[in-house]
Amino acid sequence: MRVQVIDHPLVAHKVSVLRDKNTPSPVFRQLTDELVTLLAYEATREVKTVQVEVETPVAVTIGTAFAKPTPLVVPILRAGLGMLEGMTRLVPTAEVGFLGMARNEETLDIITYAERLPADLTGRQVFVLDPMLATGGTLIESIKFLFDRGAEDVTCICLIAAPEGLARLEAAYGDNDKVHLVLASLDERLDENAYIVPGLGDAGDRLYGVAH
Ligand SMILES: O=P(O)(O)OC[C@H]1O[C@H](OP(=O)(O)OP(=O)(O)O)[C@H](O)[C@@H]1O
Ligand SMILES: O=c1cc[nH]c(=O)[nH]1
Ligand SMILES: [Mg+2]
Repeated sequence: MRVQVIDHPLVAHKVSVLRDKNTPSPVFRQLTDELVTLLAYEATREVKTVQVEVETPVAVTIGTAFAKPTPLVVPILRAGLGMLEGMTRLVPTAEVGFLGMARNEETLDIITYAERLPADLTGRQVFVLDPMLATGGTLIESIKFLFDRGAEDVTCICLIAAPEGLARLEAAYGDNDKVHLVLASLDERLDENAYIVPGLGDAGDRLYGVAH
């Protein structure tokens, strides 16, 4: 598994504003969108391409296009939905599949309540979007789901991760070179409720309002 924490002032600035508890939802959504585009630049470095002929007004040259099958982007509902548009703006030919997962805040078990994905992912490069990697339960479940369907490789774009979740992910996929994780920040720890410290609170609630 390859882990990249993007060390860039633009990313650091946007994450800082995102963390601020006084940042309202519309700004939070905008920053989430902008951060994805910055992280996606690195996350898509290994996307498969083919050479194509391009005719410029001056000459014929060789250009680059995404290979087929086209990449699949999978936002993990709810919070991952806030990252979708920023990603598809950069990879407009990507297809989109959905996984709805929620963490039971008492047991921390993961409930998969929605799934809308191609039945066969053989040969597909998959990009998973979820802003928070806390205990790692959600991401481990998602990656397993995608490999079970035949995904060729899985790149996860997360905004903030906890060391505890990263360690669980390493234990599950550490020697799998088909898993790639791109982060904006690796934070200090989890608190007693398994929230990331300092984190930004509940990403889904901050994007869309308190769920229950
Ligand atoms: O690493 P974990 O401990 O599994 O926690 C991370 C998950 O928690 C959040 O989702 P949540 O369950 O709050 O659902 P939501 O997006 O609907 O708010 C977050 O978006 C991740 O999916
Ligand atoms: O800090 C956390 C942990 C899990 N889910 C969130 O949205 N935030
Ligand atoms: Mg939530």
